[in-house]
Amino acid sequence: MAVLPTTPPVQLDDLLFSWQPVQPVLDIPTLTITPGEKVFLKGPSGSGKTTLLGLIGGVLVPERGHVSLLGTPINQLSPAARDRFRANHVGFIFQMFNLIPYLSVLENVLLPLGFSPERRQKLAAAGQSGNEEAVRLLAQLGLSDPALLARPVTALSIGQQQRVAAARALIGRPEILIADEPTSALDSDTREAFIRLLFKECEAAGSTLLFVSHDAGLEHLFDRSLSLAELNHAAVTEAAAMQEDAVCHC
Ligand SMILES: Nc1ncnc2c1ncn2[C@@H]1O[C@H](COP(=O)(O)OP(=O)(O)OP(=O)(O)O)[C@@H](O)[C@H]1O
Repeated sequence: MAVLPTTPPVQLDDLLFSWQPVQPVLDIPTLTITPGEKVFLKGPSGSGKTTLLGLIGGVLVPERGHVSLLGTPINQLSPAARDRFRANHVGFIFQMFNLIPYLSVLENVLLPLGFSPERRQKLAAAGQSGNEEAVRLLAQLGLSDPALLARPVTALSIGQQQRVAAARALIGRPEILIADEPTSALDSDTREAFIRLLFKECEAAGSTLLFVSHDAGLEHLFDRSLSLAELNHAAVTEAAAMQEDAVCHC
């Protein structure tokens, strides 16, 4: 089991973000995620879950407020420094996996190491090569057939591709793992088994997990469940405005 640091992996303060002028999608006074936590984030379609993950991952920049990852205020970094920070410290599992179709399974899993000196150093410090760790992770996630490794990733089933995407996010033990509905294409038994494997690897690496899903049946597996509607004052304001309208028109 990894030794956990004390600095929050994710700290949001006074966060405001709009896609359109003066129509905030997110207005979040504060959110702290503690080291090693496994957090389930829920909210209706269109409520801003993916937008929030983009802000936490440093892909988007808020118009106001602070996004601090591992004590680093990432929205104050230059775009290039933000990209480097993300590559070193954040693993993403996307809903559509975003695997590179012309690369093999092994090449896809190894990809983040090419962008991240820190992930390479962590493996080197543990005496592991990238290849060894990729093979270990894939086996842990249920892809142990060596014949699969050289296969183009597009020759795999959806469930197998999802495991490749998880191994790619986990390689080099990033401190933060962000998963955006990675199980939506799977049946419920496979979903739960996949999440348990993901937890096991996160615990071994000391990674903090932020997992977005519509599937309320998965919520009980996590340390904490966050409702975006409760966190987000923009949504509350919208609901309140609708209520006010209803009162006015009676
Ligand atoms: N690139 C974009 N440009 C403009 N508006 C956007 C963009 N991406 C999202 N939005 C808008 O922001 C709001 C939140 O979208 P977002 O994708 O974050 O929601 P979500 O909760 O992740 O939805 P879902 O569960 O359906 O994936 C929606 O109203 C959406 O139309």
